[in-house]
Amino acid sequence: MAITLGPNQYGKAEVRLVTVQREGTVHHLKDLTVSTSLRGDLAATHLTGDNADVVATDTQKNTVYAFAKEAPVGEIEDFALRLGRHFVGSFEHITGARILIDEHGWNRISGHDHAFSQAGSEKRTTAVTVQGDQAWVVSGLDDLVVLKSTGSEFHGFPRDEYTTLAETNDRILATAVTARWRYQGDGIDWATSHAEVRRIMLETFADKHSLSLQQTLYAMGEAVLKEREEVAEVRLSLPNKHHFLVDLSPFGLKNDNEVFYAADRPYGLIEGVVLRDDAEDAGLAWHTLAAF
Ligand SMILES: O=c1[nH]c(=O)c2[nH]c(=O)[nH]c2[nH]1
Repeated sequence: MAITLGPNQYGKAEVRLVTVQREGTVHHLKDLTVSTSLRGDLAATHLTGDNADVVATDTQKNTVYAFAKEAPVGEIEDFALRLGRHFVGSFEHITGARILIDEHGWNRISGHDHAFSQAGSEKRTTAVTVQGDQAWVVSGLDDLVVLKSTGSEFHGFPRDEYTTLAETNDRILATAVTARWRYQGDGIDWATSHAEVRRIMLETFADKHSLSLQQTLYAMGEAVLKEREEVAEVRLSLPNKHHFLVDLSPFGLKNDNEVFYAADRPYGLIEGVVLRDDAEDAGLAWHTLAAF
């Protein structure tokens, strides 16, 4: 029997970075959580504890902070590319880097130059993979909570001895969108693209009459791919945030689709990928270490 070292990566997870950029008296805030992972020829430290090629995770964290000072952070995709290329370009044994950044939104308090309120639970995300001189960018958003109070049906599903769900042609449809989209091509305006993908998903959720959350998922991904040629592929994870009609009959009242119980669990979880057939190859874009 032979035992060998399999795929591995290491880095600093969840570096919390807040920057204040001053433009006269007007301040601009960035609130990021940055995770770095480095890959390469790292057998020595695993097998013998020889750390000659191990860029300390503490150094990785410091690099994040120093880079934030040396140049404006800018869009998270650009910041991640800068970091990834730095690590791969600076250390011979480091051949790959994966940089994950979540951006937490703050809204300016109206009329104030340097006061903000947190935007809520939604986050903008990116995952940049650098391998040699190649790079892949997968951006997205987490926890974009949406609800429509009509325009959603669910019926026609099989019924067996365990089926109790009533068919409905008018229900609440609510979800918290987790989306990841893979970019292709060059010269992408990250901020505009993110805003447009988000807008298209929201409009499609609102406009598309839904016969299932699965149909809505596909429609959202399809609309993004039709309008944004820089997007090669969209992955969506949509929890079905069930709103159950409350039985008001014990009180002699009829519930005309007005009074709901919002259950937090269990929830249906609808997930899927929408692709274009002429997309650039995904390369290492989605690559993760399965065991991590
Ligand atoms: O849109 C839905 N898809 C399902 O697969 C499903 N299953 C369920 O119980 N309710 C729903 N709603």
